[in-house]
Amino acid sequence: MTVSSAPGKVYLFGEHAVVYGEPAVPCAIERRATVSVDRRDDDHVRVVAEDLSLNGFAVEYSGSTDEHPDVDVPTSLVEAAMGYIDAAVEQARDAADEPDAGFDITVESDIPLGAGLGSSAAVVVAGIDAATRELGVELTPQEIADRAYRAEHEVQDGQASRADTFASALGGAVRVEGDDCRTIDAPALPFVIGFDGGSGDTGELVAGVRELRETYDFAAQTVETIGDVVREGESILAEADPDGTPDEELLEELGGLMDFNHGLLEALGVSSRSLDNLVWAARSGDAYGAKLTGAGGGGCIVALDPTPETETALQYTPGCEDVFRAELATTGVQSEDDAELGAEREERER
Ligand SMILES: Nc1ncnc2c1ncn2[C@@H]1O[C@H](COP(=O)(O)OP(=O)(O)OP(=O)(O)O)[C@@H](O)[C@H]1O
Ligand SMILES: C[C@@](O)(CCO)CC(=O)[O-]
Ligand SMILES: [Mg+2]
Repeated sequence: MTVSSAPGKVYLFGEHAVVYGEPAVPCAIERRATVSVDRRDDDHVRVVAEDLSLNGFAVEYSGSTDEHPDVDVPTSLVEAAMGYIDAAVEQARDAADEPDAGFDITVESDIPLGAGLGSSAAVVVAGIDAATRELGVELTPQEIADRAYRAEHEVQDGQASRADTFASALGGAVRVEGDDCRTIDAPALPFVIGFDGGSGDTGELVAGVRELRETYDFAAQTVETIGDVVREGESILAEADPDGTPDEELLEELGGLMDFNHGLLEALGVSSRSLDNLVWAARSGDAYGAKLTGAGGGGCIVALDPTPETETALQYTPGCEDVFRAELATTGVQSEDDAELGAEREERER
């Protein structure tokens, strides 16, 4: 068995605008998806997504990728759930030049689904790494990022940037502008995440922004303005000491830009009443700044606050389902084979 994990992410700045070539700065966070892969003798793919619940369904499905899986839930739900795994399997088969390889796959994840923390990218990145290694092929994190991007691009109907998948594969803070992806130095920022328990459909939200942008010049300009906010944020980060604790001035500057970024996303129609509520709760809890993260529509906000005040404010906000601090994940995709061996050994010894 081959096991890999990959982190989710928050956007410090730039989601949505990054789809149209503006720069963005996502940061990988210590919430991971873990994918275990066993090669099969036939060409079937069986997927167990243990903690996948969509609208209250726990889904376990099996079948070859081109047949309908045999489960007692609406096909559309299963197809939505299968899409990213299928795409990862196809990328692994292609990378190993083994078009008929079959797998048993288990997905476990502590990243809430569709909530702006990049669960899809983490599953695809970890899935491609585990499945290719199971077929005896070692890809570099950059190659995995590239294949994971192609997988997300396909599932999201051609509407995806390289940001989520690159951050998940490489880890740390990254900067993405079109095809130009690089890791950047950043201090350990005090991220606080608030989760409203909801989710948004990335494909639909991206399509909504695309339509606004094509209809109104001012919407196109709003997208460009997000790019300006990101460029300003980057220049501030570039001057910060990556090894030091972020000082008040830095947090104030970055927080102010996060607030501005959230306002522009709101204007583009991708926030929601509950996300706005959490953003305002964080700000009144003394956060330096707060914004939605990821595609929006529902899900998570990210705030900057080294003190416990924002966490407390969010905890007492109606509609806030979960609050947690998120450390920057300095490691991107990684092998968990040793952890798996350790668990098997423990099991045998019991
Ligand atoms: N644990 C999991 N098991 C199986 N599939 C998962 C799992 N986590 C995520 N996925 C897949 O990813 C989809 C959610 O991806 P989507 O892009 O909509 O949201 P996200 O990546 O969490 O948020 P964002 O893209 O805004 O950061 C799920 O519908 C499912 O197909
Ligand atoms: C909304 C978006 O910018 C981020 C989703 O996490 C889409 C993408 O970059 O593919
Ligand atoms: Mg996603």
